[in-house]
Amino acid sequence: MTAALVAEGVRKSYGDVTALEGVSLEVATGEVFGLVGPNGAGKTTLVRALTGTTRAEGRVRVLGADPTGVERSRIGLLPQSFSPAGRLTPRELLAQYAGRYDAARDPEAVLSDVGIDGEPTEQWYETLSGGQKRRVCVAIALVNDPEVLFLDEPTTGIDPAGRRALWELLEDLAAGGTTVLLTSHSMAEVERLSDRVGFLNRGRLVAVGTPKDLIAAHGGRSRLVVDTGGSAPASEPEFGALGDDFEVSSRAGQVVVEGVGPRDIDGAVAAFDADGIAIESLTWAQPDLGDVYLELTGESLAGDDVGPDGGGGDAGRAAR
Ligand SMILES: Nc1ncnc2c1ncn2[C@@H]1O[C@H](COP(=O)(O)OP(=O)(O)OP(=O)(O)O)[C@@H](O)[C@H]1O
Repeated sequence: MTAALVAEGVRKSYGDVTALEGVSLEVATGEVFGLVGPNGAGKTTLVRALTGTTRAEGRVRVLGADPTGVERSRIGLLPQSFSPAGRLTPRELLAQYAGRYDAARDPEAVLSDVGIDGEPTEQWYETLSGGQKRRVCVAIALVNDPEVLFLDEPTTGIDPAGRRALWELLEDLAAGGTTVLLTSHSMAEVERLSDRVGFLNRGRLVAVGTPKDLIAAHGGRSRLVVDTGGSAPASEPEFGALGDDFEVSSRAGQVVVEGVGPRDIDGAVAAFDADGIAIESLTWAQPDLGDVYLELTGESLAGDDVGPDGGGGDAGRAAR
């Protein structure tokens, strides 16, 4: 399939700061590509290079052309910081942006798609809540029914229900063939939505793959995290009976046994009993994209930034 987006050796410096150190990637038509990485990794700069909103060295192609030469109506962009006119209502804003295109979607329908209807459609933008504002911004990026959609942290500030509603909307768009480049700090979001994920770190693309392949390559093994209520031994328990396939570590009132599959849980619990270690609570977690993030960037995540299960892996990470 033709690539909708191509970056070849893209470099960008701001004075002494190198934001991108030669990034190459291709996003296929109809693909949802998630771009992740720590603050300052270069995600926004790459989005800006791909949309032609900043000049960068290297080669960039959007729908087969230089981004500055692509018809505007074919591209949707939600920048990370975007503030439309504060004293217009969502309805007026959407009408205003729709008017910039020869053909645009019905503003009312787009607002409804992002969950803005009723009273908020008639309020000044500046009086909306942070999450409502962000939804309106997503609607503005969608009003021209773009073939390629760039979303720079689209769900920041949106509550969990709104976030899920937007995920469903993006899934519908993807099913309809829209190409999406998404940046996010939420691994749950990226793992759920993306066909492939690219990890940027210090201006370099350090890994690209499907969530499944990345987790298999960098996520580590499934693990049992046992809260011992402070009764964990100073030295790591051996659990000889468990066999050599398991890796045990203990820290801060937790013992983590890596390599525990669902069928090993009973044996592991018995090994704790045999060693006289009290179990206050236990969590079994499969590796997720949050573990990949930690492995590739060296930085841990918190709260809703972890994988789709909401963070069993986070406990595991804390104990590593
Ligand atoms: N306009 C600018 N002027 C100077 N430096 C900039 C500018 N824009 C970005 N940078 C620097 O380039 C680097 C990459 O920034 P960028 O915004 O692309 O990172 P990011 O991965 O999007 O970060 P975040 O997750 O915080 O949004 C950072 O060191 C940043 O300080």
